[in-house]
Amino acid sequence: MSIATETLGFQTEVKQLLQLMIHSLYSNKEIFLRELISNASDAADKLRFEAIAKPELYENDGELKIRVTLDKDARTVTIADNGIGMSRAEAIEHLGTIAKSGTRAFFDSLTGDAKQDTNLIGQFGVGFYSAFIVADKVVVESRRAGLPASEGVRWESEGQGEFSVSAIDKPGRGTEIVLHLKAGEDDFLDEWRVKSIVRKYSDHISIPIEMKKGNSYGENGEVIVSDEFEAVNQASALWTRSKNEIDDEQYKEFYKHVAHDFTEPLAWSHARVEGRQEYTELLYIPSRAPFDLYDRERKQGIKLYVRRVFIMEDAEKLMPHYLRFVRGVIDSNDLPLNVSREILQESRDIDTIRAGCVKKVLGVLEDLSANQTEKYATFWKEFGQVLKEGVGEDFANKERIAKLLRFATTSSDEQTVSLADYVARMKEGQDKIYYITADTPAAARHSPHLEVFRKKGVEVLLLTDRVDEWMVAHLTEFDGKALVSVAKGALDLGGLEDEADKAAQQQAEEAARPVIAKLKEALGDKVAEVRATARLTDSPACLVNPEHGMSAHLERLLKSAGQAVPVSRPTLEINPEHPLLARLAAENESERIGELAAVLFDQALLAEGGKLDDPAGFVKRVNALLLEMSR
Ligand SMILES: Nc1ncnc2c1ncn2[C@@H]1O[C@H](COP(=O)(O)OP(=O)(O)OP(=O)(O)O)[C@@H](O)[C@H]1O
Repeated sequence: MSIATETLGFQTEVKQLLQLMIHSLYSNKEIFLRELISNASDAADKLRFEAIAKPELYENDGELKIRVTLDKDARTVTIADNGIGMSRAEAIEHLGTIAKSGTRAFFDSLTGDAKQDTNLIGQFGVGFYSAFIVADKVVVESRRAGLPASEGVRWESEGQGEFSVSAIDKPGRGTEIVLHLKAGEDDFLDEWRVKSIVRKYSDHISIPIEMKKGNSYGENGEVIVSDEFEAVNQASALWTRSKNEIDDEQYKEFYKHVAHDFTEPLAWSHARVEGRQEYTELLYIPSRAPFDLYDRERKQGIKLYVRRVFIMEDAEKLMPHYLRFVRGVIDSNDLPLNVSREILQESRDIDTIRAGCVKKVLGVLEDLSANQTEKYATFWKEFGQVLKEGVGEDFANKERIAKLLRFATTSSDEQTVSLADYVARMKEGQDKIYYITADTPAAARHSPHLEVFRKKGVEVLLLTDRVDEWMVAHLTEFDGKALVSVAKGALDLGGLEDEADKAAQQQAEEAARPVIAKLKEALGDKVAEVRATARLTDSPACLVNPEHGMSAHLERLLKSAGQAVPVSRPTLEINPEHPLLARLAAENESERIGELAAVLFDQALLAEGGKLDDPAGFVKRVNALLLEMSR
């Protein structure tokens, strides 16, 4: 029983994509060939994979290939493959919708700026729909491997709002895509031109891409029209070739194919590894983060092959989460062909391969950071926050990752300072690496906690990325030096503290005793303690959390993520030298002391980015003080 022709509407996102693509990719029309050839090659990969368990799918036609034919009279370009093919239902689903996760986010990220959107589209992968850049009608005929010839499908569309599908007989398995060229696109009927495009973009495709042989001349000068086909590409998987046979352009082209990213990669690693496991890896560091870098659902990234047969695309088993931006291919010589996700999960062999590949990637990053500072800065801007996750995630490589980190500090606005740089610049007597965490660079930079460090000329790391709290929880030391928060615990200047500091501290404590008593009484259980500090030079007071407790910043992060946070009481540290404290010391009326104490506490909380319990009360008190001043 065959179903008659049905006409269906494209998913809204497809319509949007078609519109965008037709208008913004006009300068790079030829990429449609790359996209369609890439799909055909994927279809061959899928067939090879399914045929491991079901060899009958080859239907006695095991020579996988792609054919590109040009018909000048009909003005068509046809791309045909004998890969896995599509059933009717698959054609409807795959050629009418965009199934990718993050599609919405992608559309939201478009700017309307043609140049930038072209890049974004490249990143998203326009794939099949790119046919409509040059064609005003596309006809797809396909049959899925294993289905009878009578269950072929014809899909047809003019790229507007809808497409139609009907049943056809299709003896040969696979997919044939016929592009009816738009007026003015006759360039793509030129044999020589198309061959050169195929070579330019698709040379690395591992199966032959065949085109008609050029005409030749007979003995009497007559034109001999050839019916034979010949491969126009090298037809060997790029990663299997030896390094010195591959130039940079070819590496970059292959990157577009595996990563679906039009931009140039920053760097790559290509190696044949021998040892407990034999495998080839070709791994790339992109130059730009994909829009779904933080999408936990994203599974793509690394393609696993076993002896040149594509097995699966998976990110998690082949690369740790903190290297999820890496793209490329791993081709194992030893894994069984029938390896499944479940087997991978348990496989020690895959662990070995993964560990080896992580080392390669870290090696590439180390090389960039040492020799190509500008590229490394790009890398850091795009992926630094993700790499920081590695400090807690990859114990074995923690040291190497720590060396790759870059920070903003009190002497550098940009995240360019390595921990090694920091250590090299440490003051005499300094034995710790100091940092502060805050919501924003400005909040960090102006925190009262930094005052004494500024006075002593000691550099402090400014940590303002969301992942930083998590990172410092795992990175407790570097090069034998403890990482210490300047906002937690009592001020610990270690070897930086001199006799004068100690004496000053003691004196301050003595002098501050009466005022501390007043504050304690006024603030009650809002604070765990009140104490004098040498931490402050300009500010009257600041809040500190217990040394082993959460930082106030982390508390806020957790609260904003909706998590229950144990109530912790901060310690109020005061600067007895400050006029406000002197004022408080001189005050004897308990109501006034209460008001002043409340203002002191609230402004300390505000200064470190905290939220007031009673903002209106604070404003009222400050206004009262201002009025008093102006009297
Ligand atoms: N030649 C083909 N043979 C079999 N299936 C195909 C072929 N071309 C496309 N498809 C199917 O249509 C789907 C959509 O193709 P499309 O190129 O739009 O996206 P994609 O290939 O999934 O993503 P990308 O373009 O980013 O690689 C493919 O995933 C595949 O299932």
